[in-house]
Amino acid sequence: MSLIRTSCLGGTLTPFLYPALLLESAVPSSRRLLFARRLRSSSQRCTYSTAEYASSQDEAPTPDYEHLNPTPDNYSLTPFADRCILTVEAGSGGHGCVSFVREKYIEEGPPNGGDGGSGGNIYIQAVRGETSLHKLARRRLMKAGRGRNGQGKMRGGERGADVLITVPVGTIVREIQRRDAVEDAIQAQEDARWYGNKPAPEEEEEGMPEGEERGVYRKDQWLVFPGTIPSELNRITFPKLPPPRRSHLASLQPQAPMWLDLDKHMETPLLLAAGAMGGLGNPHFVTANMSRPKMATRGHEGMKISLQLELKILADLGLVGLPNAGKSTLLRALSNSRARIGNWAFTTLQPNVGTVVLDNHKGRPTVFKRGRDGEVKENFTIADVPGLIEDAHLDKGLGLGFLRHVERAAVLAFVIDLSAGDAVAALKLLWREVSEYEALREKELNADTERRMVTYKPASRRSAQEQAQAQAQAELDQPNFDHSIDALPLLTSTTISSKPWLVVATKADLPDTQQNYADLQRYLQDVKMGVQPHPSSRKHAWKRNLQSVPVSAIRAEGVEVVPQLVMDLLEE
Ligand SMILES: Nc1nc2c(ncn2[C@@H]2O[C@H](COP(=O)(O)OP(=O)(O)OP(=O)(O)O)[C@@H](O)[C@H]2O)c(=O)[nH]1
Ligand SMILES: [Mg+2]
Repeated sequence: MSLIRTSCLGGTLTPFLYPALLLESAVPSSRRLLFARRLRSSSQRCTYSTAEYASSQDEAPTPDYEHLNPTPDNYSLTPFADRCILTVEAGSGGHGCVSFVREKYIEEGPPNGGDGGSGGNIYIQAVRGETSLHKLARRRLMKAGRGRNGQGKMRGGERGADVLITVPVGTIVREIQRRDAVEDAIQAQEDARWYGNKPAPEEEEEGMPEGEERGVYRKDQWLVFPGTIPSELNRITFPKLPPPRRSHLASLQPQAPMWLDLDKHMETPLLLAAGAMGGLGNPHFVTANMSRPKMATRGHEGMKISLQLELKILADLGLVGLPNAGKSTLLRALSNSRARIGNWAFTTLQPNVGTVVLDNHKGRPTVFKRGRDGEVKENFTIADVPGLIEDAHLDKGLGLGFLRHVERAAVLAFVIDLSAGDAVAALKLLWREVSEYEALREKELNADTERRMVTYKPASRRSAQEQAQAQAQAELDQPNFDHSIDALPLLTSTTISSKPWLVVATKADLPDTQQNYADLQRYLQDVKMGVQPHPSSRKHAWKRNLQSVPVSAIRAEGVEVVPQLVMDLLEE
């Protein structure tokens, strides 16, 4: 058995591409060999038997890398969305019950209607392993269960079912608008305190019908005994409505308007909206004058909140490269992704996020690093995004949409095709587009901040016409329910040029690429030492620990060092 293992390792210890060049790179060689051994041994299975071993002793087994050079139709498309608008609706409360004790020899029993159950709550939880918001984008509305109605014999209604929304770590949740029936009811009762049973001035303007009951006198909030005949109905005098009630859980809700930055894995869910309380059964309305009340209240309506969800961090590593550079092949070589590969530009049209598992399931991770939360990192994610072309910052090709994804990776890997001409020129072109986009974003952010700044003007100095205009504008700005997200300020993130980056030079297996790589390495060394300006020409651009690796993704050679490099940069 040990013989077989030795032979397998013999196969895995194929020297790296351009070994002489790589020796200069900053990864210590002892470490490099260690990753090579661990990664290869986990991905490459030694499936042949002892008998086969004898025959294959001279000839090392050729590993099966068919999945790295698949036919164009051999792929699986993973749906992806990095932002969405979602409306969440907490459960409404069940209605109270009107019922009376019915027993032998008790002709007119006392009331025994139960209270309605409270509605289900809405929770949110950021969890590791999720990479996209597409499931929520498709749902659009998440509704918790309604509480069941109360029943006779003092039986309370059952609570509504809760809803848990799971989102990827790095999601920002922002409130667009909310409708809270309890808040409205409190307001209406407040109005009724001031205006009695008469309509409030705004209601009068809205043209509410004369004689309609309001506030504590609203009749539509009551339920009456089913056996009540219509003539009796008119004679019933309803007591004042009890004050609107909120669930005690409501105090745990984040303050409105909500702005949550879920940038850590959450062990327990967070309450977004508590379910509404159920109505009260008829025993609550017993008074000295009315021993058998024939009414109960309806449950409150659940709170409805329209939210915008956006991924602030798309992945730990973002692959930036020209079309056809080999980004998807690199992703396949590093992870279990089945991204589409084709020998033409724009094979990838939307980001593919793959996960690189660092644990080889033998009790020892291939790369040992602790995350910000102090836990050993078991994996990291890579986003393979569509190719970038010249003038992408002017929205050419898949332009701005693509650059938005680049902004959301913690570390960037510039994927350069060594067989496609001058690698340094390709790197400079990519950086030019990225830094143009950065400048564009800065301008956009400044404009947004300016738009939100309000100039103070004392109210008395404003003319009536100005006031009317301001009010009309405010009405226009007020977004309709679950429609506009213009009211939200733009999200900010770390500028692209200050993110740590590395260069992955691919297709190093092709002939005549060695010189190209040597030139690229020299250029990067110059940038690092400050001899050459940073390719982004930005002042505080990151260049502290600049590195490059030559790889042949199609043969999975040289890619072993990438996880360690990325993990080191993630710590920066
Ligand atoms: N010889 C060689 N060919 C490679 C290597 N990596 C990728 N290729 C080939 O290059 C072509 C493009 O690869 P992709 O991975 O689809 O490139 P991409 O950068 O994802 O392309 P877009 O999605 O269009 O931006 C395919 O035919 C791959 O087989 C490599 O390391 N060596
Ligand atoms: Mg691709």
